[in-house]
Amino acid sequence: MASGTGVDTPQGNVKPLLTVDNVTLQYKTAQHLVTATWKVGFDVYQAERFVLLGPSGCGKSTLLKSIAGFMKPVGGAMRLSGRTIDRPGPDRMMVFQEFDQLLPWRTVLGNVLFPLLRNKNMTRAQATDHARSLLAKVNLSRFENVYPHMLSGGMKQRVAIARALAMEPEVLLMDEPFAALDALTRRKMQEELVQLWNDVRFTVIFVTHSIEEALLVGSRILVMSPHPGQVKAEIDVEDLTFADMGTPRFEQVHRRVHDLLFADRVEEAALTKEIAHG
Ligand SMILES: Nc1ncnc2c1ncn2[C@@H]1O[C@H](COP(=O)(O)OP(=O)(O)OP(=O)(O)O)[C@@H](O)[C@H]1O
Repeated sequence: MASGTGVDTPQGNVKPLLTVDNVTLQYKTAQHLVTATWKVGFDVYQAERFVLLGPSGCGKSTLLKSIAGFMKPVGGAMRLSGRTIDRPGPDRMMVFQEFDQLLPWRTVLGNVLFPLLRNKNMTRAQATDHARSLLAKVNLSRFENVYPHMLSGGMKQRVAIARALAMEPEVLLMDEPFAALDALTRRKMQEELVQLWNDVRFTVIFVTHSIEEALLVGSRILVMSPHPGQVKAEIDVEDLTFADMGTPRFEQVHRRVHDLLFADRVEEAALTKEIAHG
């Protein structure tokens, strides 16, 4: 849970990069007031792969939107490197689930170059070198002159990841980036993301409602309750890798997370049964 005060390590007290402190998020429409998250708190540290895991509608995307600066909390606050988040900025880059997040009239290279030329103080030559180095990291060098409509879904997501990382954000925000891919491509993309992380060591907040994906991609998981989203638990899964899939230990952690996620339903069902039987 968020403390913002840091953790003690052999290297000294390490401060969190991002602090989400008691954050309540609401949507106000003409007819309704929807509470998406309720007093959510957590800390994210440099180079973590932090996963927000929870059932549909528990407010994962809303939290990410708010970290990105698109939505202000009605209670609590968020701080990135000590600064209160109150607007979007290039220090937080987002990758979405949709394949149409690229500019269709620009090539792969053009898509990665575009935000660099607009936001970074780089010459075109410097920006091109930098963009190419990122495209190489996501294995797309051969496709730099291709337009998005000629790419597969997985390739489009790799361009979106390269474009976001090229901006060297303090934190990369990924909202179910692989959910629309077929199962094989999804697994490949999960592996590639972790490989890329091994190479670049960026900080990422990754939203998913797949337990398996959370265990494979994350180093730490925040398990959220159903609507309105609250924190249920934080689970350290740093030592689980793809090689552990199918092992008793992997299954054990999977079961633990599953039970945490579905505990409410079990309690609800027990209560309904109790009421039905008087
Ligand atoms: N623009 C909006 N206006 C009103 N209510 C909204 C809006 N967007 C989301 N909500 C509501 O806020 C709650 C949280 O939604 P959110 O999309 O953040 O959940 P989620 O956990 O990301 O779900 P999913 O896994 O299905 O994407 C839901 O009850 C949803 O109906």
